[in-house]
Amino acid sequence: MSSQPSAAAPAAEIGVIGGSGFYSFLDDIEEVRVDTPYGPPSDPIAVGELAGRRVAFVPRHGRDHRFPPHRIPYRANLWALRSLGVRQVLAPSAVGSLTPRYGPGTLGIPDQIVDRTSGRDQTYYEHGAAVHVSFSDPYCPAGRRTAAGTAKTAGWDLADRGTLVVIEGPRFSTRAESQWFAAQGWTLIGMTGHPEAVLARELALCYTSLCLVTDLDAGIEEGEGVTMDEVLRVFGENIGRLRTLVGDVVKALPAERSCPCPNALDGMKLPLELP
Ligand SMILES: CSC[C@H]1O[C@H](OP(=O)(O)O)[C@H](O)[C@@H]1O
Ligand SMILES: Nc1ncnc2[nH]cnc12
Repeated sequence: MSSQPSAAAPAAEIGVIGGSGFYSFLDDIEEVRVDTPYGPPSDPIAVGELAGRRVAFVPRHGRDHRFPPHRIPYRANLWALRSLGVRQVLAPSAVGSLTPRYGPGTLGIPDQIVDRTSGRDQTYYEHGAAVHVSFSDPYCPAGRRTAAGTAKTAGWDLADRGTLVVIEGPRFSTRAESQWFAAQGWTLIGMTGHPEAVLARELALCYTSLCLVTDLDAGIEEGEGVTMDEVLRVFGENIGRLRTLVGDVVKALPAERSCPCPNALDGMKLPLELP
């Protein structure tokens, strides 16, 4: 099994991983089938260009949303992006809000993550040597800064920091769970931010989460509680401006990385060769 794209595959520097409702990006693309030691990614990778920046896109659930959050091939997606040359990843995602301060349509750029998932493959380093990456600051500071500045300029309601709690799903939270998460001071809730962020760190990639709030989670809102239809409807209402924002962030990302992310694996004995 090959872990590299063919020699003819187009290269990209920036990766975008689309979430629920975000199944395509860029018009003029070339589709690349990349196999990886972890199986195929969610879909062929779409490679194109935006304002001179080469971009690779993959929808994490697949373009027909066939992968539920606990079955997404997270390792294959990030490995495939890196094997095309990607070093900076933008990760749009639909999330719930755990505070009435952030209503539907708010953009959250979390700076912390709490993992409440279970049983997901969350590391590349399983045999041959122990690798323990630092994860105190799970997101790329330069990517977050760029995204926040771009969103502010574009007039978004913005939460430029916050803690994203990632639940196992696929069910939504009970009211009691949701109230408990909120009581911890956590502000956003989703199902895919982990292990995506840590796998990116294990590949020394920059990773920035762009969270579109689609709903107030069950503990915050009176009434029925959140539904998948509500999430997809609100996401659909915002997808145009979110696509524009992601494009603007792509254009604004620094070409040279001066953040700590490229050094995430310095001094470590890696049991496998990164693509
Ligand atoms: C479509 S309802 C719940 C679903 O939406 C979010 O997906 P993503 O993070 O990929 O935008 C959430 O994490 C769940 O997977
Ligand atoms: N309330 C919520 N809980 C978990 N994941 C979500 N994705 C969108 N809204 C969500």
